[in-house]
Amino acid sequence: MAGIHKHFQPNVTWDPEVEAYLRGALGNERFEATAAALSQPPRITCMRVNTLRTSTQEVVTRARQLLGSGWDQGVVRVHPQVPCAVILQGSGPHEVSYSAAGGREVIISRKAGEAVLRGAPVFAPGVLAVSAGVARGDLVALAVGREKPGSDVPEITRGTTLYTAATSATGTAEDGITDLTTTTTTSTTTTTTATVTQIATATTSITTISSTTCCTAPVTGSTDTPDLAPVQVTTAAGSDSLNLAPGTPGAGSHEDDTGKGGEDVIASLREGPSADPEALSGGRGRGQGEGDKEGSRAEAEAEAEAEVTGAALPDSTSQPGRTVRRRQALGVRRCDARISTQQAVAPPAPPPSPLAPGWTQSSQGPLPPRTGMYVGLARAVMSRQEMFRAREGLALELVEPVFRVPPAVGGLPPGWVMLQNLPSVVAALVLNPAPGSRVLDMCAAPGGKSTLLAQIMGDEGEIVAFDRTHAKVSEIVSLAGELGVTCITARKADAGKALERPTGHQAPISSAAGQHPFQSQPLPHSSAPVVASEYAFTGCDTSSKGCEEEFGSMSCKDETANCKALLRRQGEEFGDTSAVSAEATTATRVPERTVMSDKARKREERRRAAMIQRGITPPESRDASVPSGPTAYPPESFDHVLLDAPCSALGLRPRLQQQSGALYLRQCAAAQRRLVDAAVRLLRVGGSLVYSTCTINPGENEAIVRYLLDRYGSNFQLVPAGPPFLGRQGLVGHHPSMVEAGRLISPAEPSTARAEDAWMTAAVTQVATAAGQDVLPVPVPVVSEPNGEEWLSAAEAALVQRFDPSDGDLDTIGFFVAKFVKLGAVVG
Ligand SMILES: C[S@@+](CC[C@H](N)C(=O)[O-])C[C@H]1O[C@@H](n2cnc3c(N)ncnc32)[C@H](O)[C@@H]1O
Repeated sequence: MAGIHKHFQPNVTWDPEVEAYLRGALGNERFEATAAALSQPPRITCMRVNTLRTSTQEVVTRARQLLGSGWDQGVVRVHPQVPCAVILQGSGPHEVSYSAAGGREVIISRKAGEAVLRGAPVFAPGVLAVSAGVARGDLVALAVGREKPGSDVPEITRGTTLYTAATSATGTAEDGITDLTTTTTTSTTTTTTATVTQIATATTSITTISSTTCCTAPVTGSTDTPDLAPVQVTTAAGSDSLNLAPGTPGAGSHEDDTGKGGEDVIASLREGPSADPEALSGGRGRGQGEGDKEGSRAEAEAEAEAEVTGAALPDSTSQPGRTVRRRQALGVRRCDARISTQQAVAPPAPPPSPLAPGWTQSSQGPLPPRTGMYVGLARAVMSRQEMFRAREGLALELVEPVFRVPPAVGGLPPGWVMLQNLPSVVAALVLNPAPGSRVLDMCAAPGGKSTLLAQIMGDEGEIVAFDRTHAKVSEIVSLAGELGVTCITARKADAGKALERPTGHQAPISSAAGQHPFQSQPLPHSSAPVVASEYAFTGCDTSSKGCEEEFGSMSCKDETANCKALLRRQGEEFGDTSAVSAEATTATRVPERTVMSDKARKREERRRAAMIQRGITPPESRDASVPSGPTAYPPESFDHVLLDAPCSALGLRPRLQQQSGALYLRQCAAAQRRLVDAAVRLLRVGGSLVYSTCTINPGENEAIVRYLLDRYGSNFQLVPAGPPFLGRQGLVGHHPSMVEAGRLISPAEPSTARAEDAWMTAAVTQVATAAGQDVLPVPVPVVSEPNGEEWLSAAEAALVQRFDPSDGDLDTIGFFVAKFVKLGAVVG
């Protein structure tokens, strides 16, 4: 008789091509250790102390006071090499007995599950399925539902009822295992009658479902039946409509339609409903007009935010009579949009009789076992009905989590700390701008590193912080306000187009020493604070918002027209328009512009009016919090550049499902090369550039360093990416198969160090330990195959930092940091 396993042991599968690639890159042993580490959260939580507001010691003292009984004071400590980082030491995985749940179970989304593993409670939008009859105060076993392969759409529809005969389930005394899965319900699953009409026109498609009956949960004595009212759904164009009965698969989905998936949920920890912007960053384009994209992304971001953080949904697909975007309502996205639409209208499969061992009967049909996916014993704060009806709020709190995190963050005064992964703190420290510097943070939202750079600069100088969407730029502004930082200028801009050129200038991107058409001028250092007080932080519960290094992950299993279109849009989101047109390689002047187009503003007004009509208080206007100003600068405008690049996020943990495909990884690298091309020009001669990612993929790390050195090496030097030095060295040689751009480049001399490496290694070691000596005379190495995946020489590898998630002593997310100094102007 199968039941709930008290061991947390998720079986995370990878895209086969990505797995083969990573096994080739890391070796089998290291890949397996890394993959295992990625499926679990780091045991440490890092609080970066805002030294503009308080001191590290003050934070340690207050955090220890907040610990409460049962916690050793030693679980709060200052990091020995990073004085502004206070570490909270957690533990796990612990074995949990689920007997007390009495057979009751709640299944939550993958993202909500990952948040739980990092210490967060569960908010209503993250709940997918609940045992019939669950009432407030009940103990339940908490399991995580998987997503459909290659998509973010959960396999279990939100609103599903589990028929687990809660009242009769019993725990097995000997091992604490409670059988939740084999008791076959005697209730009758009602049928769903759906009439589907799909009308496709050139610009719209209409799907109508007239649902006469919905899945009900006729458990004897239970009053909790799902909502039956239909949901009116319209497309973004306003002409598609879909009547969905809640309970119809897809009708209640609150899954993130932006396809983020790259969220590091650290900032949702213990913060209650506070939003973690970084958990929400990395939204992708969805193939609509620019105006439409803005609105729909914002809504989708709100949905994803609600799922992980409990923030109020500005839109709902589960509220009767609501009109929402068709894609949102269906949870439709990307390659599987068409498939999802069809699946969404299909009636649940009839229950087999009898159920296979370990399976659970549900209103969606039989569900497979969730072995290894249980994340703790929780107490219901809402009843089953409330969990599905609520569009915000705490649904479940953890009583016995599989991973324990010291409860010290939430009670700290606002603006004292922000949760930030340790390697991210390191990346900003490595750039180390002096007070008064002019810094460009090319991809800045939600502002974790920008605000730390400001802190390092004593809030003196100017940090121009770019990101791609209004919503994200608002996050930077709000975080800066919360932390009391005034030297950040946040703007909506495509960093890949941030290089200003004279009108009509069509220079190809090339690298050569010598003069460039723009005379390098002494840098004007702005001292005017740009983030004005009206953006100041107004609440206290967002004090820990902002985990970083977020970007969505997606995968396309094939290269159908749909997928290509998706990748193209994704490229746009990356700022990589190379897939769209040749303009990508011809930088053009980006005109100064207002932050919101008339069309976008009107749409925003309509959206807000509709929200007010529905009794929802709209959030503060996005327009109000995004300052306007230049989005492009002449070459050599900045003393320092941080390129914390959008990436595949393959270093984030925990990940209970790995969805990225190989094509996506290559797309990431292409986007990063484009951003590098802009970065090298915007930096002044003598200035420094830090390149960082939160992925373990060498194609986005060492290969990008190789690209920069090969292309711009006569004007750029790789220098030690420290202090502090916490990570491992980079990868040497090249990938055995050299897979790039869809072709297999024949292998592969062995990954050995180059001839000059011996003396260089010695020199590097010497320099790396000498604090303050930043520039090293690294000879520019051999030119690599431009499309191949060549990595680093041993000497170069010693200069970068690769944070390996399987490095148990460090126990961080996967991350990469490299630093360069510009020696000469880049022409073109
Ligand atoms: C890794 S996250 C940045 C995290 C941030 N540096 C921090 O520490 O808080 C990458 C960011 O790049 C942004 N992005 C992607 N493409 C961009 C582009 N072409 N221009 C500017 N920002 C971009 C994404 O929106 C995302 O917020």
